[in-house]
Amino acid sequence: MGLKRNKISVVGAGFTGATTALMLAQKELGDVVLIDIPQLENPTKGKALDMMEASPVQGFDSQIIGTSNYEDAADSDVVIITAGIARKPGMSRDDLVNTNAGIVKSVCENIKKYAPNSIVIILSNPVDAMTYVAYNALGFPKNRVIGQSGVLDTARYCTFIAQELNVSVEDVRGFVLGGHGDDMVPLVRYSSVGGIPIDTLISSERIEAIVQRTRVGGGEIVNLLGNGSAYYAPAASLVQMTEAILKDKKRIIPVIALLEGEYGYDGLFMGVPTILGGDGIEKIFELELTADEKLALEKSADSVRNVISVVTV
Ligand SMILES: NC(=O)C1=CN([C@@H]2O[C@H](COP(=O)(O)OP(=O)(O)OC[C@H]3O[C@@H](n4cnc5c(N)ncnc54)[C@H](O)[C@@H]3O)[C@@H](O)[C@H]2O)C=CC1
Ligand SMILES: O=C([O-])CC(=O)C(=O)O
Repeated sequence: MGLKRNKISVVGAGFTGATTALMLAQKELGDVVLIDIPQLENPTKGKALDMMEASPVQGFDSQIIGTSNYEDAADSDVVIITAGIARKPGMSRDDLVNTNAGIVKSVCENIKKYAPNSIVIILSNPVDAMTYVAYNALGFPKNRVIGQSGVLDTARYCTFIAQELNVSVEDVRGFVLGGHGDDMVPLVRYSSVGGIPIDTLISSERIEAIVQRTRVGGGEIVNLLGNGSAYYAPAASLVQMTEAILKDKKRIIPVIALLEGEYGYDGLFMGVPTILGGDGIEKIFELELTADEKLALEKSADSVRNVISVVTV
């Protein structure tokens, strides 16, 4: 027996799911199973075949299949959930809650059956609440149920900082704490370029503008697209998380995790800095926060609690 390739299933073959599948294959992180509903089986197969036909040009050997049959996802190492509806201009992520809760729950029942040892990454919105729904439906240990928000929110924040200073994005470090909503908490105190704290380089007014733009970064794209939400940066974020897990990189990445006492919250799912590796969330870092940062986090936690409280599934 030779070595086995990793298997990654992506549920939801829409904008984020399809983009994620292609990016995963381009990085040869494993073979990819792209899953959507039976009514969309042919378009899903078509997307997968189209991607495969890019492989000779781009030189990747990952296999990509499209399906609506969860048996094809059997024994996946990582399952990524992008299934659900996306918001349109004028909507908040929270408006999607009960439609997507039903979808995420049914998807998780299949994952539990066919890929019981997988690590599951949730993207569907409102993602803090959907991670809670997935955790309950899966019954997996908390380290294997991970929501995506912090990589994307941090990526937006770092993009704006790099643009402000006209420096390489590679040298920008920072992260965003809290729920994936308009009151998320970009942590200015922990943000730097090439090790230099940003508040020594950028005025407080400009920093505030960057923080505010980050908070509504998803909405900015929704308004520009007109008929859906962001997918390139979200897909890239999912791929970074998947890579950290499959290569056991132990990267320090903000993700949505179940908090059990950390930051003073118990039973809440919210974005926090973690070590992401082969066991999923291997550690949560608990940082000292100033009174203002604590207040901002409390506001964000309240928003997450409110949306979780209306989940009916
Ligand atoms: N957490 C985050 O940072 C982000 C979250 N999102 C969320 O991700 C979700 C997907 O976004 P897009 O891909 O742009 O939407 P999309 O509409 O392009 O794709 C969603 C796909 O899910 C499929 N689907 C629906 N029910 C399903 C089921 N039961 N099983 C399998 N597939 C099912 C649909 O047929 C569709 O193909 C949305 O809820 C969006 O709000 C998107 C970007 C970032
Ligand atoms: O804004 C949305 O609805 C999609 C999303 O979560 C994001 O792009 O941050």
